[in-house]
Amino acid sequence: MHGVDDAYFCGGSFWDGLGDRPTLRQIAERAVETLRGPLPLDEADRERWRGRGGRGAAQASSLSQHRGPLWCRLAAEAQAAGKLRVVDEYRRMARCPDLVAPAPVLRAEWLVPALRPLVAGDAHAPPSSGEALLRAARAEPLADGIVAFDLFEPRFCELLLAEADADEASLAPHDPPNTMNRGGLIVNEIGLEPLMDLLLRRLIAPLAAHLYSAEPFAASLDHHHSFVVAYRHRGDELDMHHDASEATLNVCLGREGFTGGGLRFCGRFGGEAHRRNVAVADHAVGRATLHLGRQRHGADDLTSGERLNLIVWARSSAFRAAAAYGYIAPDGYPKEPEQARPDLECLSLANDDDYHEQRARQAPSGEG
Ligand SMILES: O=C(O)CCC(=O)C(=O)O
Ligand SMILES: [Fe+2]
Repeated sequence: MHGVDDAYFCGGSFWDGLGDRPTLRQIAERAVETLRGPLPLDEADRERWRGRGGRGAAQASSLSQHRGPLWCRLAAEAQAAGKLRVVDEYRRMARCPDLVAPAPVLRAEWLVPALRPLVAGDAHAPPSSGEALLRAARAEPLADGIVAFDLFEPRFCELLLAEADADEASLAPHDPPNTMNRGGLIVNEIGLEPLMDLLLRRLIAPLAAHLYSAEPFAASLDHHHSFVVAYRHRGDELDMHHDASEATLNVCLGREGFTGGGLRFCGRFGGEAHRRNVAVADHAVGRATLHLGRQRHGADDLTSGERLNLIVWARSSAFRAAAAYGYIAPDGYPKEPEQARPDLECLSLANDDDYHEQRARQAPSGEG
């Protein structure tokens, strides 16, 4: 269940049998069943939580001592309190307190000169229009709805990497950034959520309102899951997928000198050309790419060095609630039948049931 439970609050068996896209009603019914019954974490779940060594692991093991209908509420409270404590501790030891301030300012010197007048500021400064932002940034259109532009100065990328490195070097347990990437960290957990809120409000939301004006969520992006992904070994790559977001901002932080690891785009989830090649964005330090969450993408092999990117999965509560209650179709539905043979680069081992069949069909010795 990619994206529904980013905090890994529920054990894996909570989602068993609920399928790919459970409705809110199904989730609520499962929650009621769970609350009525014994503690739903089975031994396998507990192992999963412990093995991941994440920030939720302590709650999971203490939970395993209790049974009864209140466990869910207590666990939620324990988890929220635990997270606040971590953020609080992190704020005290941050290398750059400005990055993790509760009421931060997007400082002009962190941004490329062209965007400073439009993006720098605090939460009270009125956001600029998406059109003005695109023009000022001289955004490069890579394909329909996919743009790339220089955003951060190298100094800002270094500051952010220094926080990520310090967190990694600390003894604090880490949750992986999402269900696909193991390397990296959730920046909201180390005090960066207010700064990411600002980035959402002053940059991502106005750009999305302009670029995706026909989408039902265009004007209502209001929260995010933000993380750093790290690719460290030659051959590290990321399988083709679409994000648990309405729109995604992906910014390369470094480290200067890596090669490979391009961001490859295919069609949109639910569309007839979903698995057709569309574009490749080459990552460069400080450069951002903005795309729809349902735009299929993946990362090519890293050929040398180390690559870390900041990813902001921007979401709309209004859109998600309307889709969950059945007032509008969830993103990418209804699915259109695929018209053309998929491109090999756009196949996903994890997400495509016909992955092996397609590869065999398109192998050089096959009928092609
Ligand atoms: O590695 C990248 O640039 C892409 C990462 C990504 O798509 C994701 O984490 O959702
Ligand atoms: Fe992604």
